[in-house]
Amino acid sequence: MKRDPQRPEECPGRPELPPPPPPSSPSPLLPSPPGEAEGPEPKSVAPVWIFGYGSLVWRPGFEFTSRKVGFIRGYSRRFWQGDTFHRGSERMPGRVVTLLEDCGACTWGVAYEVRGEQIAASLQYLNMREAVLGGYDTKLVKFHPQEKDAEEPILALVYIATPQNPSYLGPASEEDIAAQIIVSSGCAGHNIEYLLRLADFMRYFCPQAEDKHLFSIEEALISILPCLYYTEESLEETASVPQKSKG
Ligand SMILES: N[C@@H](CCC(=O)N[C@@H](CS)C(=O)NCC(=O)O)C(=O)O
Repeated sequence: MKRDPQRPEECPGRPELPPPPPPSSPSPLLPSPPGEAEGPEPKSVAPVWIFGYGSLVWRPGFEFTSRKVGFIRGYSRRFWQGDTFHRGSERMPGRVVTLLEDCGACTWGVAYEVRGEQIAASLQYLNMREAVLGGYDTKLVKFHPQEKDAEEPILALVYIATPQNPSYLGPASEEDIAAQIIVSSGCAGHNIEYLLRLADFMRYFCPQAEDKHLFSIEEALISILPCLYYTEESLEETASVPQKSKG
Protein backbone atom coordinates (compact mmCIF):
# COMPACT_ATOMS: atom_id res chain seq x y z
CA MET A 1 0.00 0.00 0.00
CA LYS A 2 1.43 3.40 -1.02
CA ARG A 3 1.58 5.93 1.83
CA ASP A 4 1.07 9.64 1.96
CA PRO A 5 3.82 10.92 4.27
CA GLN A 6 1.85 14.11 4.87
CA ARG A 7 -1.00 13.69 7.31
CA PRO A 8 -4.17 14.68 5.45
CA GLU A 9 -5.06 18.18 6.63
CA GLU A 10 -8.63 17.25 6.50
CA CYS A 11 -9.31 13.55 6.71
CA PRO A 12 -12.08 12.85 4.23
CA GLY A 13 -14.25 12.21 7.27
CA ARG A 14 -13.18 9.69 9.83
CA PRO A 15 -14.46 6.29 8.71
CA GLU A 16 -16.49 4.44 11.29
CA LEU A 17 -14.72 1.44 12.77
CA PRO A 18 -15.32 -1.19 10.13
CA PRO A 19 -17.72 -3.88 11.31
CA PRO A 20 -15.62 -6.99 11.90
CA PRO A 21 -15.57 -8.97 8.66
CA PRO A 22 -16.49 -12.64 8.78
CA PRO A 23 -13.47 -14.55 10.12
CA SER A 24 -12.61 -15.70 6.59
CA SER A 25 -11.73 -12.19 5.35
CA PRO A 26 -9.36 -10.18 7.58
CA SER A 27 -10.21 -6.48 7.80
CA PRO A 28 -7.50 -4.03 6.62
CA LEU A 29 -6.79 -2.37 9.91
CA LEU A 30 -8.78 -3.80 12.73
CA PRO A 31 -8.77 -7.49 12.00
CA SER A 32 -11.77 -9.29 13.30
CA PRO A 33 -11.11 -11.21 16.49
CA PRO A 34 -11.43 -14.98 16.46
CA GLY A 35 -15.11 -14.16 16.28
CA GLU A 36 -16.75 -11.01 17.72
CA ALA A 37 -19.49 -12.28 19.99
CA GLU A 38 -22.79 -12.64 18.20
CA GLY A 39 -26.17 -13.72 19.45
CA PRO A 40 -27.31 -13.40 23.07
CA GLU A 41 -24.90 -11.56 25.35
CA PRO A 42 -22.77 -13.97 27.42
CA LYS A 43 -24.02 -14.16 31.00
CA SER A 44 -21.72 -12.10 33.20
CA VAL A 45 -21.95 -9.83 36.20
CA ALA A 46 -19.91 -6.98 34.77
CA PRO A 47 -17.80 -6.51 31.64
CA VAL A 48 -14.06 -5.92 31.70
CA TRP A 49 -12.54 -3.30 29.41
CA ILE A 50 -9.03 -3.68 27.95
CA PHE A 51 -7.30 -0.61 26.44
CA GLY A 52 -4.94 -1.16 23.50
CA TYR A 53 -2.56 1.48 22.12
CA GLY A 54 -0.11 -0.57 20.05
CA SER A 55 -0.61 -3.84 18.19
CA LEU A 56 -3.79 -4.43 20.20
CA VAL A 57 -5.32 -1.57 18.25
CA TRP A 58 -5.27 -3.59 15.04
CA ARG A 59 -4.63 -7.16 16.19
CA PRO A 60 -6.47 -7.80 19.47
CA GLY A 61 -6.30 -11.55 18.96
CA PHE A 62 -9.11 -12.29 21.44
CA GLU A 63 -12.91 -12.39 21.24
CA PHE A 64 -14.71 -9.29 22.52
CA THR A 65 -18.30 -7.99 22.77
CA SER A 66 -17.73 -4.39 21.65
CA ARG A 67 -14.95 -1.83 21.13
CA LYS A 68 -14.63 1.95 21.29
CA VAL A 69 -12.01 4.43 20.04
CA GLY A 70 -10.90 6.88 22.71
CA PHE A 71 -8.02 7.96 24.92
CA ILE A 72 -6.43 7.80 28.34
CA ARG A 73 -4.95 10.83 30.10
CA GLY A 74 -1.53 11.17 31.72
CA TYR A 75 0.48 9.00 29.33
CA SER A 76 2.46 9.39 26.09
CA ARG A 77 3.05 6.51 23.67
CA ARG A 78 6.72 5.75 23.00
CA PHE A 79 8.59 3.18 20.90
CA TRP A 80 10.83 2.45 23.87
CA GLN A 81 10.14 -1.27 24.47
CA GLY A 82 12.39 -3.89 22.87
CA ASP A 83 10.82 -6.97 21.34
CA THR A 84 12.80 -10.15 20.67
CA PHE A 85 9.77 -12.29 19.82
CA HIS A 86 6.85 -10.70 17.95
CA ARG A 87 8.68 -8.02 15.90
CA GLY A 88 12.33 -8.81 16.53
CA SER A 89 14.84 -11.48 17.55
CA GLU A 90 17.49 -11.91 20.24
CA ARG A 91 20.10 -10.80 17.69
CA MET A 92 18.02 -7.92 16.25
CA PRO A 93 15.43 -6.76 18.82
CA GLY A 94 12.55 -4.77 17.35
CA ARG A 95 10.91 -1.72 18.93
CA VAL A 96 7.28 -1.68 20.05
CA VAL A 97 5.29 0.82 22.08
CA THR A 98 4.81 1.33 25.77
CA LEU A 99 3.44 4.23 27.81
CA LEU A 100 5.44 6.95 29.55
CA GLU A 101 3.78 8.76 32.46
CA ASP A 102 3.32 12.29 31.16
CA CYS A 103 0.80 14.49 32.94
CA GLY A 104 -1.10 16.69 30.52
CA ALA A 105 -0.59 14.19 27.67
CA CYS A 106 -3.10 11.66 26.37
CA THR A 107 -2.80 8.50 24.30
CA TRP A 108 -5.44 7.35 21.80
CA GLY A 109 -6.31 3.74 21.11
CA VAL A 110 -9.12 1.20 21.26
CA ALA A 111 -10.88 -0.19 24.35
CA TYR A 112 -12.38 -3.66 24.07
CA GLU A 113 -15.32 -4.86 26.18
CA VAL A 114 -15.13 -8.50 27.20
CA ARG A 115 -17.90 -10.35 29.00
CA GLY A 116 -18.54 -13.76 30.53
CA GLU A 117 -16.17 -16.43 29.25
CA GLN A 118 -14.39 -13.83 27.11
CA ILE A 119 -12.88 -12.35 30.29
CA ALA A 120 -10.79 -15.36 31.36
CA ALA A 121 -9.94 -16.26 27.75
CA SER A 122 -8.74 -12.74 26.82
CA LEU A 123 -6.75 -12.22 30.03
CA GLN A 124 -5.09 -15.63 29.73
CA TYR A 125 -4.18 -14.89 26.10
CA LEU A 126 -2.88 -11.39 26.87
CA ASN A 127 -0.93 -12.57 29.88
CA MET A 128 1.07 -14.82 27.55
CA ARG A 129 1.34 -12.33 24.66
CA GLU A 130 2.00 -9.18 26.69
CA ALA A 131 3.42 -10.21 30.05
CA VAL A 132 5.28 -13.47 29.53
CA LEU A 133 6.50 -12.82 25.95
CA GLY A 134 6.50 -9.03 26.03
CA GLY A 135 7.55 -7.89 29.48
CA TYR A 136 4.39 -5.78 30.05
CA ASP A 137 2.70 -5.21 33.43
CA THR A 138 -0.98 -4.45 33.92
CA LYS A 139 -2.48 -1.24 35.31
CA LEU A 140 -6.00 0.20 35.65
CA VAL A 141 -6.65 3.50 33.84
CA LYS A 142 -9.64 5.71 33.02
CA PHE A 143 -10.64 5.36 29.35
CA HIS A 144 -12.50 8.26 27.69
CA PRO A 145 -14.58 7.15 24.67
CA GLN A 146 -14.44 9.59 21.77
CA GLU A 147 -18.25 9.65 21.42
CA LYS A 148 -19.45 13.13 22.24
CA ASP A 149 -22.32 11.80 24.35
CA ALA A 150 -20.07 9.57 26.42
CA GLU A 151 -20.46 10.77 29.99
CA GLU A 152 -18.34 8.83 32.44
CA PRO A 153 -14.86 7.46 31.71
CA ILE A 154 -14.58 3.67 31.79
CA LEU A 155 -12.13 1.82 34.04
CA ALA A 156 -9.90 -0.26 31.76
CA LEU A 157 -6.95 -2.63 32.02
CA VAL A 158 -3.82 -1.57 30.13
CA TYR A 159 -0.49 -3.31 29.54
CA ILE A 160 2.54 -1.09 30.16
CA ALA A 161 6.24 -2.04 29.81
CA THR A 162 8.08 -0.25 32.63
CA PRO A 163 11.79 0.65 32.59
CA GLN A 164 12.39 -2.22 35.04
CA ASN A 165 11.53 -4.93 32.52
CA PRO A 166 14.54 -6.68 30.87
CA SER A 167 13.47 -5.79 27.29
CA TYR A 168 13.10 -2.06 27.95
CA LEU A 169 15.26 -0.01 25.55
CA GLY A 170 14.28 3.54 26.53
CA PRO A 171 14.66 6.76 24.54
CA ALA A 172 16.44 7.07 21.18
CA SER A 173 16.24 9.56 18.31
CA GLU A 174 13.33 9.06 15.89
CA GLU A 175 15.89 8.36 13.16
CA ASP A 176 17.60 5.65 15.20
CA ILE A 177 14.26 4.08 16.12
CA ALA A 178 13.23 4.07 12.44
CA ALA A 179 16.54 2.47 11.46
CA GLN A 180 16.06 -0.25 14.08
CA ILE A 181 12.48 -0.91 12.95
CA ILE A 182 13.60 -1.26 9.33
CA VAL A 183 15.90 -4.18 10.10
CA SER A 184 13.69 -6.02 12.61
CA SER A 185 11.11 -8.74 12.21
CA GLY A 186 9.81 -11.56 14.35
CA CYS A 187 7.14 -14.26 14.72
CA ALA A 188 4.25 -11.83 14.20
CA GLY A 189 5.80 -10.11 11.16
CA HIS A 190 7.98 -7.14 10.26
CA ASN A 191 8.48 -4.24 12.64
CA ILE A 192 7.66 -1.87 9.73
CA GLU A 193 4.13 -3.30 9.59
CA TYR A 194 3.74 -2.66 13.32
CA LEU A 195 4.68 1.02 12.89
CA LEU A 196 2.68 1.68 9.72
CA ARG A 197 -0.53 0.00 10.93
CA LEU A 198 -0.41 2.06 14.14
CA ALA A 199 0.23 5.27 12.16
CA ASP A 200 -2.66 4.42 9.81
CA PHE A 201 -4.98 3.81 12.76
CA MET A 202 -4.16 7.23 14.22
CA ARG A 203 -4.43 8.97 10.83
CA TYR A 204 -7.84 7.59 10.00
CA PHE A 205 -9.57 6.96 13.30
CA CYS A 206 -8.07 9.75 15.45
CA PRO A 207 -7.18 12.47 12.88
CA GLN A 208 -7.70 15.16 15.51
CA ALA A 209 -5.09 13.63 17.82
CA GLU A 210 -1.43 14.63 17.86
CA ASP A 211 1.31 12.01 18.12
CA LYS A 212 4.57 13.71 17.10
CA HIS A 213 6.72 10.79 18.25
CA LEU A 214 4.80 8.23 16.12
CA PHE A 215 4.58 10.35 12.96
CA SER A 216 8.20 11.55 13.24
CA ILE A 217 9.35 7.93 13.27
CA GLU A 218 7.06 7.16 10.31
CA GLU A 219 8.49 10.13 8.39
CA ALA A 220 12.06 9.10 9.24
CA LEU A 221 11.30 5.58 8.05
CA ILE A 222 9.73 6.84 4.81
CA SER A 223 12.72 9.11 4.16
CA ILE A 224 14.97 6.05 4.45
CA LEU A 225 12.64 3.88 2.37
CA PRO A 226 11.33 6.23 -0.39
CA CYS A 227 9.51 3.29 -1.96
CA LEU A 228 6.86 3.91 0.73
CA TYR A 229 6.25 7.43 -0.59
CA TYR A 230 2.81 8.03 -2.09
CA THR A 231 2.94 9.71 -5.51
CA GLU A 232 -0.06 10.81 -7.52
CA GLU A 233 1.93 10.83 -10.76
CA SER A 234 1.79 7.64 -12.67
CA LEU A 235 5.06 5.91 -13.29
CA GLU A 236 4.94 6.96 -16.96
CA GLU A 237 4.65 10.65 -15.98
CA THR A 238 7.53 10.27 -13.56
CA ALA A 239 9.59 8.50 -16.18
CA SER A 240 8.86 11.29 -18.71
CA VAL A 241 10.21 13.99 -16.37
CA PRO A 242 13.41 15.26 -18.05
CA GLN A 243 16.39 14.17 -15.97
CA LYS A 244 18.33 17.04 -14.38
CA SER A 245 21.65 17.57 -16.13
CA LYS A 246 24.47 16.12 -14.11
CA GLY A 247 25.90 19.63 -13.86
N1 LIG B 1 0.38 -3.07 25.29
C1 LIG B 1 0.38 -2.29 24.06
C2 LIG B 1 1.46 -2.77 23.16
C3 LIG B 1 1.27 -4.19 22.90
C4 LIG B 1 2.21 -4.68 21.90
O1 LIG B 1 2.33 -4.12 20.83
N2 LIG B 1 2.88 -5.74 22.30
C5 LIG B 1 3.67 -6.38 21.27
C6 LIG B 1 4.93 -6.89 21.81
S1 LIG B 1 4.77 -8.01 23.06
C7 LIG B 1 2.74 -7.39 20.63
O2 LIG B 1 1.79 -7.86 21.18
N3 LIG B 1 3.00 -7.64 19.40
C8 LIG B 1 2.14 -8.50 18.61
C9 LIG B 1 2.33 -8.03 17.20
O3 LIG B 1 3.29 -7.28 17.00
O4 LIG B 1 1.54 -8.39 16.31
C10 LIG B 1 -1.01 -2.33 23.43
O5 LIG B 1 -1.92 -2.21 24.23
O6 LIG B 1 -1.20 -2.46 22.22
